[in-house]
Amino acid sequence: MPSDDVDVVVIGMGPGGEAVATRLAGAGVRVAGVEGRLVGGECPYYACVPTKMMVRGADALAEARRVPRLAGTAEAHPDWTRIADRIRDEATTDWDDRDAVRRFEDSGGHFVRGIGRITGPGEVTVATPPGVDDRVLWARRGIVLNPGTEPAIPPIDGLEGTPFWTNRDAVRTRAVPHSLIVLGGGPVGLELSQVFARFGADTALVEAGPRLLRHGEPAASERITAVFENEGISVHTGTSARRVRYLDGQFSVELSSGTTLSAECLLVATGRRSDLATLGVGAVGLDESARTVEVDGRMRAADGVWAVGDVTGRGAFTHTSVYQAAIAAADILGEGGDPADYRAEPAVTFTDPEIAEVGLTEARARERGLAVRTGRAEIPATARGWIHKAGNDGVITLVADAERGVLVGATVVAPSGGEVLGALAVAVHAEVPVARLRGMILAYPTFHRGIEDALADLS
Ligand SMILES: Cc1cc2nc3c(=O)[nH]c(=O)nc-3n(C[C@H](O)[C@H](O)[C@H](O)COP(=O)(O)OP(=O)(O)OC[C@H]3O[C@@H](n4cnc5c(N)ncnc54)[C@H](O)[C@@H]3O)c2cc1C
Ligand SMILES: NC(=O)c1ccc[n+]([C@@H]2O[C@H](COP(=O)([O-])OP(=O)(O)OC[C@H]3O[C@@H](n4cnc5c(N)ncnc54)[C@H](O)[C@@H]3O)[C@@H](O)[C@H]2O)c1
Repeated sequence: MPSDDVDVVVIGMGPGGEAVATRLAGAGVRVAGVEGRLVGGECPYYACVPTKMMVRGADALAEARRVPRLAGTAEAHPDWTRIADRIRDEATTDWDDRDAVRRFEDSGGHFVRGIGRITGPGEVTVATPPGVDDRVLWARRGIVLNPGTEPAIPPIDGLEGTPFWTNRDAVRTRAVPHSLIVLGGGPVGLELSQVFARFGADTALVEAGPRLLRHGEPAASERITAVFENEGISVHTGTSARRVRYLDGQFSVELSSGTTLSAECLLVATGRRSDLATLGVGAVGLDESARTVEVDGRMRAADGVWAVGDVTGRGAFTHTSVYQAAIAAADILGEGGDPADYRAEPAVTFTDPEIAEVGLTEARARERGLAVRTGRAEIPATARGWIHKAGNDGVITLVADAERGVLVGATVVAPSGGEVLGALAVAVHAEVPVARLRGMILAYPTFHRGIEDALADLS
């Protein structure tokens, strides 16, 4: 079996792995990047980028449908071909990663296609595609893990063997189904339900927990549920699929509530899972049956092993993965720097309105025993929300620690809520005193000026 000596082996070239490997290669470190599928990972090929292209198209349709309330008449005829072509040609180059591989190699990296497995301290064995010899990589300085996650498929009676979709199928579809059942009311389920519904699919969304986006602020769940129902999406919360049947091109899903739903397509968006056994982490003393790889503030998981991205269980976002990548690379290069700090980790679910969150929710702040104060502003009651009129749903919720006089969290449900969040993320990150925030001049009439109303409401 051919073998190579390198300084660092990166297993998995998702956004985090690619960033670590490229940074190290640029610094003159001999680094091998191992990828089993596509360099760049889930985000550019099956997740963030293509789904946001879908959202962009769906939002354009929704805006056209708002014209009669605001500006006259408009006709919009949905055509999924525009979305499918854009994803194939602009986002993914037909799911081809040659450009990404070339970029990495141009930075000085050594690319190996295949499935990497740790087979001993500093040793990675790569199972390569048929016709190419498997190889062993020896890492003198360390191994970086960035394997990401796979869709987690719940053990529902009858589901296995049916042609259900995950996010990967939804992104590759060339046609919008007439009807769609979505299992899972997390970010994937929400974004894709609204997209397909706006393109004409008769859509039902099923969430096992008591509310959509169950870990976020209840006010956000309420607002998005109301928006979805107004748009014709049927929302079923507090119930899960008990049995699935697929017959004559039609799914039927029996819910624990007793309701049975039928549709042409079934999208399973019930979370993600990591496969640590395939990665062989037991060889370096880590628990292969764990859900995540535990890391310290410098992304160290074991002696000579770092992990970055979704596998660390610290939020599953591209921005977190590349943030962790910078810390791991600095540690490997001996550059020091600050350890990871997630107090102001932001997240945006790209529904319309967007749901943008940073820091703690009210419930989490209370669990931590903080002296919690909350402030709220209804978007339709702000100057900009009132002017905006059609599509102005939303609410800003602020969570403050009254003892320290700073914001510890915020949730913005609003048109462009992710952009409004920017100011609040700075406030939480830099611990800007509430009194100081209240003294700011915020441009009139912007959506972010709603922050002033929510600050005034902090009680
Ligand atoms: C539908 C959807 C939409 C999303 N939208 C957003 C969004 O808008 N914004 C956002 O911030 N996040 C979003 N996310 C989350 C985002 O995709 C991930 O957080 C992001 O991809 C970072 O993941 P990662 O760096 O851990 O690696 P991943 O992107 O998961 O990539 C890991 C790579 O490792 C490879 N790999 C795994 N095991 C091995 C092995 N043993 N050997 C070799 N290679 C291996 C895999 O093939 C994969 O390419 C979305 C997720 C989904 C599912
Ligand atoms: N815009 C973004 O940043 C973005 C977009 C999509 C995904 N992501 C990230 O990707 C990850 C995966 O997202 P996701 O939405 O797949 O997972 P998730 O874990 O966030 O949500 C899955 C939901 O499915 C529900 N569920 C589980 N089993 C069920 C069942 N049998 N029937 C009905 N509901 C069931 C859970 O209660 C949960 O609410 C998340 O961490 C998310 O933050 C981010």
